[in-house]
Amino acid sequence: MAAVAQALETPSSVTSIKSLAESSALNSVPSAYAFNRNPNEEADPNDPEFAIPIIDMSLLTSGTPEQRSQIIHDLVKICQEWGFFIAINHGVPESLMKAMIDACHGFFSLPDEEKKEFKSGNDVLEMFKYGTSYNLALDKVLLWRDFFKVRTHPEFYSLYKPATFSEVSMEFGKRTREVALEIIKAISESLGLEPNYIYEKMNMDRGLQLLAGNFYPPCPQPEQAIGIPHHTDHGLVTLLIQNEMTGLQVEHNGKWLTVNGPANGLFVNLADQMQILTNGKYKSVMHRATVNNKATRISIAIPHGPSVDTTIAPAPELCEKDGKPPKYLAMNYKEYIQLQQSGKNYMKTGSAFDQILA
Ligand SMILES: O=C(O)CCC(=O)C(=O)O
Ligand SMILES: [Fe+2]
Repeated sequence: MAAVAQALETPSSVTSIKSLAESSALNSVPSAYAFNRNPNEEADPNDPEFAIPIIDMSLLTSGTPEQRSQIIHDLVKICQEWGFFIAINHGVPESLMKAMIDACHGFFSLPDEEKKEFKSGNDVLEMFKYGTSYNLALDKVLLWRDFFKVRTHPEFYSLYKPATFSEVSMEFGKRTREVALEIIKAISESLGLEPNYIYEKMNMDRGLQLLAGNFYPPCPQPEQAIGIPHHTDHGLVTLLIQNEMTGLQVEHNGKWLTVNGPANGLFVNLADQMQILTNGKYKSVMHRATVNNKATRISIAIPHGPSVDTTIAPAPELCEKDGKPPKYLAMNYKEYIQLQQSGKNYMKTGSAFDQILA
């Protein structure tokens, strides 16, 4: 009860939404968390217009040349119209995905006192960080989630609790990076560029990879709160897995669609640097995380980006081919991330694109 009362008075004193939600006195959403999420704008998942595209990764890696070309051909439309798909037969073992979710669960289950050891500043490029909401100092509405972020590439860092975390996240980071690089190669080809074009231009040998765990406890009034409001991700592509609970919504044709897909699929969304590099041809999809009143949802997002010192601009080859001038100004990736996370953009427009229009 004390925690709830305190949250109502001084939101910046909340230690975790997990503790707050577990408080038996909590049967409504404290006003600091009240968020209007427009339920009317949701898509009907049974409408064929909202059938989420699926990419069979095994046809890219071990299919016939015709099968591979067909997938690359399909990717053009998917990247233009959705900026989102579900990858199946991707080669990341189901047991590893489960072990990763369990390790995250183990971390979030630690007492708040212990998790606090992992707290740090608000720079996304820290080795790791842990917190609640997004940025307690800036947030006008608090988010119904706790999170951690760890940098897993080019140097590998790890949380040191629970004990299994390091080994599991190292293997998980490595295997998901292989999938992301395969996708990036296919996307290069889908643009009519050399297979290694994006890898080389984006200095992916030193590319940034993060492992971001989100914990969304049950919420007594899920329609009145939000896990993460609408935003786009800052990198090139993000992969995402979740436990048995849904909650991710992507924007498609002006509506919010709850992502529900084949078990063991990897959710894949294109992110801002891909939109910039393709001069707006491919879409960095707007998405958000909703909460529910039944059970805790855990999601793990694995964003992959250029190396942080890379300057990204629309690819001259594409601008020339499409006969269009560059829509975006060139910008260093690290500066872009800082601009996006400055709070000026994140909670208002959900992305930093409008800041770099040419
Ligand atoms: O929990 C989710 O499904 C979304 C997470 C997300 O968008 C993020 O961490 O950037
Ligand atoms: Fe995201």
